[in-house]
Amino acid sequence: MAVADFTTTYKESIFLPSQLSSLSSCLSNTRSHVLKPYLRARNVNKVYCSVAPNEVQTPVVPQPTSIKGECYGVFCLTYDLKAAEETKSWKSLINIAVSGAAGMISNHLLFKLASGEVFGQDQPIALKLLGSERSFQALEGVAMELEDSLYPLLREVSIGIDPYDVFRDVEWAILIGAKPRGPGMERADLLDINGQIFAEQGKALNAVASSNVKVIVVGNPCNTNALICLKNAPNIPAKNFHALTRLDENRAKCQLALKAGVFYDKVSNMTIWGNHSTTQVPDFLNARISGFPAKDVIKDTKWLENDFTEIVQKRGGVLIKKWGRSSAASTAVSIVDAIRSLVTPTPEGDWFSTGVYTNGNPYGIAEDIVFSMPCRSDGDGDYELVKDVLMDDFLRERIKK
Ligand SMILES: NC(=O)C1=CN([C@@H]2O[C@H](COP(=O)(O)OP(=O)(O)OC[C@H]3O[C@@H](n4cnc5c(N)ncnc54)[C@H](OP(=O)(O)O)[C@@H]3O)[C@@H](O)[C@H]2O)C=CC1
Ligand SMILES: O=C([O-])CC(=O)C(=O)O
Repeated sequence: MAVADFTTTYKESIFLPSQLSSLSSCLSNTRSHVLKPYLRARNVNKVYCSVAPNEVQTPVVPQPTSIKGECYGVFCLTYDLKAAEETKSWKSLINIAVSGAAGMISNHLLFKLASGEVFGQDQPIALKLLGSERSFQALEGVAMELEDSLYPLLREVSIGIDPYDVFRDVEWAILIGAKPRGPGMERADLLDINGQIFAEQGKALNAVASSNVKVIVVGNPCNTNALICLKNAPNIPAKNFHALTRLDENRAKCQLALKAGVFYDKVSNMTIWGNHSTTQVPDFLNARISGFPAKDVIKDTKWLENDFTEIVQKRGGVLIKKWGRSSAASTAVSIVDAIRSLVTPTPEGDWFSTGVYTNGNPYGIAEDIVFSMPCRSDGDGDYELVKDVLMDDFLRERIKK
């Protein structure tokens, strides 16, 4: 293990040319504005870079060649993913950006991502956390908790405030950072404050993210924000942008299960049509309970048409009134569900809801908007719209409205 004193200059450090890339990365990171205060705060003035002792032979003045982006604490160590026996069967590392990383939803989500429950137990990940100047300290706190959790699959964590840095090469971008609504507000009231965030982040994704990046927009109003984001990212397929309506799907499943007196795993084929707002249409015509049409199991049509719809539409607002802030843990769970639905094959005959760009849809929904519809996936990150859904006048009218 070679030791680099971060208070010295490159010239005072002794390393081999073969080590230059890892060392220059380590050393440059020890100079970063992120790591230095962090190390100082802990009275650390030595940084350990993972290079084997037998590689250290002749004094060499290293040149800063390849430089790793900003990293955090233990995640600045270099490593060889194939070196340890358990990691040999792992897939290659993927980069995941999360904005609003110091917020409530992220505080649940990041630990789920790191644990492997989202992308799988053979998928190492790098987390790239986007915050702002006001949240930078909090981001450091989040990164410290991630360090202390010792997740084997979490190989890198970096934190930053510039989306052009944070989004570089990301394969997934989960855009949460946005002001939440308070009691008495509608989600649409947030558009003036939040819309601009998604225009900027769309531009940044367009410029630096992987060309096939998948984007999950969570910040409200998420349908409009997703549209703003994709319009600012013309080089990324519009199909890759999602507005999160999975929380609504989960809420709808829970309500149907409750009414039918079954556990919620019996409810399938649940579509949320439209926006993540009080105009959304939870579809009880196509929903199934234990494989049977929901309408055959729940005979109370009045409840289905009125109460059920309203409960799902207003669930977020009711929760804010009770808790004083918007749902966070269940939202994080629904983000996990939404991503898992894209990276694992959809069970035969079932589907999931996600807000996607309308471009040649079979349901007669206006084109060029982001609208939640029923989708299936082969598990490759992509999806297709489900074609064989039932429509009756009631559902058609509700969707139109
Ligand atoms: N689609 C869905 O199903 C759901 C969406 N949401 C939405 O997700 C978003 C995030 O919610 P949540 O994590 O609970 O919120 P938090 O307030 O806990 O965190 C939001 C983060 O967004 C950033 N932010 C950016 N601009 C602003 C601003 N003008 N005011 C305040 N914060 C800002 C802040 O980080 P920084 O300082 O780093 O910028 C903050 O840490 C909200 O818009 C909320 O409405 C919530 C639940 C469900
Ligand atoms: O209601 C809100 O503002 C937060 C949210 O989107 C939800 O809980 O569905």
